[in-house]
Amino acid sequence: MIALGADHGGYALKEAIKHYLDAEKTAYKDFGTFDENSVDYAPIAAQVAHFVADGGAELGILCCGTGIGMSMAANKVKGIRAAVCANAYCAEITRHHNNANILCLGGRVISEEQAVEFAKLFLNAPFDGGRHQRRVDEITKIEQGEL
Ligand SMILES: O=C(CO)[C@H](O)[C@H](O)[C@H](O)COP(=O)(O)O
Repeated sequence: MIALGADHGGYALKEAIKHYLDAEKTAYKDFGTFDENSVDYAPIAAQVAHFVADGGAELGILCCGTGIGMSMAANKVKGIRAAVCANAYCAEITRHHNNANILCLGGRVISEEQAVEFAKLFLNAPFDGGRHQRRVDEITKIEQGEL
């Protein structure tokens, strides 16, 4: 299960990614928004982030104008490692190295084609573990007030 969310700035990217997931027969839950009318990103980021953190979805994708607001909001939820990616390398490596569980994309930064490409890379890349597990554990320690 993949959790999806967008504000008006990311709506078109979310719809493009949905078409890709439909073609792949990959299950997703769409937390909106459902049109291009202006809407605030933080409440949508919160819904997707809590759903992922609670185990409702393995991974999430959030889209806004830049991806930045969505990532800031999602990263406030414990257990979330949301990564803003504007190129293919980052979209893939953030799974391998950071075990990112939410990909954030910007509809005013990348094209719909790039969004699908980055989503595909993100959703199919595994976490490498090893030295990267230690570093992710250190991020978790910050979250828990231990670092
Ligand atoms: O949070 C953002 C910027 O980091 C998002 O890109 C929003 O989509 C953007 O701020 C929305 O801007 P608008 O002028 O209200 O369309």
